[in-house]
Amino acid sequence: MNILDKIVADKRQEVDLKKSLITLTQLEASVMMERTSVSLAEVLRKSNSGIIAEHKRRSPSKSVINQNLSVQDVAKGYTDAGACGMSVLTDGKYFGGSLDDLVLARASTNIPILRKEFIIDEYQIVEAKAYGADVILLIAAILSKEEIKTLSKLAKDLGLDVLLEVHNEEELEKSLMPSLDILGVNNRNLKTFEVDLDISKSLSIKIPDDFVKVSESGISSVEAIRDLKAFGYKGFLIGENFMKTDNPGENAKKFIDKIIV
Ligand SMILES: O=C(O)c1ccccc1NCC(=O)[C@H](O)[C@H](O)COP(=O)(O)O
Repeated sequence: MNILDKIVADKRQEVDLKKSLITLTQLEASVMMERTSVSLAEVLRKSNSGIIAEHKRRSPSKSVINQNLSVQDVAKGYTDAGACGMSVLTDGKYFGGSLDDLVLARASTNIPILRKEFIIDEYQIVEAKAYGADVILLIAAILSKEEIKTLSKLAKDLGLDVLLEVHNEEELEKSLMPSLDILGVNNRNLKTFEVDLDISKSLSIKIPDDFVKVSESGISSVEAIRDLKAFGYKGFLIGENFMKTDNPGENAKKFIDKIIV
């Protein structure tokens, strides 16, 4: 079993347990269900920097990145830096995140928030909305075409943007459908952890222009952003490069200032 299979197997158990503790009706009673979501796709279309800055304490590939920060400070720092959006990992076992992180980030910023999660069930999408997210992530490697259709349709019905993540041509071909807003190419192979920015470059031509293109993972230089922009990318998801520092917000600001000069 590779790491992605393990994460998904654990996630199925976790979702079953959650469903038995908090019902859909209870989730739907959240005040956040009435909140009008902010479209990350729209913000990215108008942005020069395109930075989506991630809150990431640890990861399967890097182990501990930074466990000493408050998510509120990180959210405020990213907002002041001019990030287009914030990605919040909510998986506990592998990334040290939680739904509390999502709530606290929501309370600290008005920029669009992506719930970074391994979504396999409609319940998690209602949960994302109920806890204040604007965007959900769907990972093509762990979903069938039918599942992508059903999950993305529900997200759209709840007013959420959908970021569909692919890593190769096969995943891209099965996934293209109108209920997606953002096409993310993950430069990291989630089964082997190998990172290669050329994946974004080679897949870019196959992504129709109707979708906002985002390059994810392994981005650590402004030069890489300039390179990826030439391939039509409007968004860049960065986690570790900011989170490994004592002040992710300040580092994101320096990075963004260099892009927009
Ligand atoms: O980051 C990992 O090790 C990882 C392992 C298995 C599944 C997902 C994983 N990461 C999720 C992400 O996509 C990244 O957190 C995100 O793109 C930011 O990447 P980076 O800038 O390299 O931290």
